[in-house]
Amino acid sequence: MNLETGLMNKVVLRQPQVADGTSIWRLVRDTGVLDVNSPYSYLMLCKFFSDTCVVAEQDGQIVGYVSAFRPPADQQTLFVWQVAVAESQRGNGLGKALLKALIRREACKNVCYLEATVSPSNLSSQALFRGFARDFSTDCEVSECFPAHLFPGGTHESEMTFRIGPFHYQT
Ligand SMILES: CC(=O)NCC[C@H](N)C(=O)O
Repeated sequence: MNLETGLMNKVVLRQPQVADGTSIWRLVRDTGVLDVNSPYSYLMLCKFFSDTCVVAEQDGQIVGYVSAFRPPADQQTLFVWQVAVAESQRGNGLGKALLKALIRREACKNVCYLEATVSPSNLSSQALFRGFARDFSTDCEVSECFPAHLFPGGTHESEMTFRIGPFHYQT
């Protein structure tokens, strides 16, 4: 899928490959707000979870990334782990485009809910998910998922679950 951006440089949305692992790790690190997981974890996601992950590529650079999976105990839900958008792409709808590309995948067929956790200070991510729910004319319920005290060192905010759905499929 090609997306025209304000700069008219095509942004291509595609499944990640293991060769994208380090670029994704750098993109997540450079956001300055996401938890930077091990480089290994991004290689693992690209290898085993590529059906429910998506990257945005522009001029050979990874400028956007969403990792997700369908929890084994709740296959009707797509759990979105991380959404990362490069500084250069902020404000042009790339995050929402990545989510919409993902939810349209065959691997997400019959998904009824999308869930993600967002920290209280991450207002842009909160706006992204609330806007996504609005675009699908469905609900967005917020509840506590991981209280701050569950994280070591006392430096991590709580994580709130944004549960979007149900998605109304055309029968
Ligand atoms: C949707 C999203 O990016 N959530 C982030 C969860 C967590 N703080 C992380 O960075 O993995």
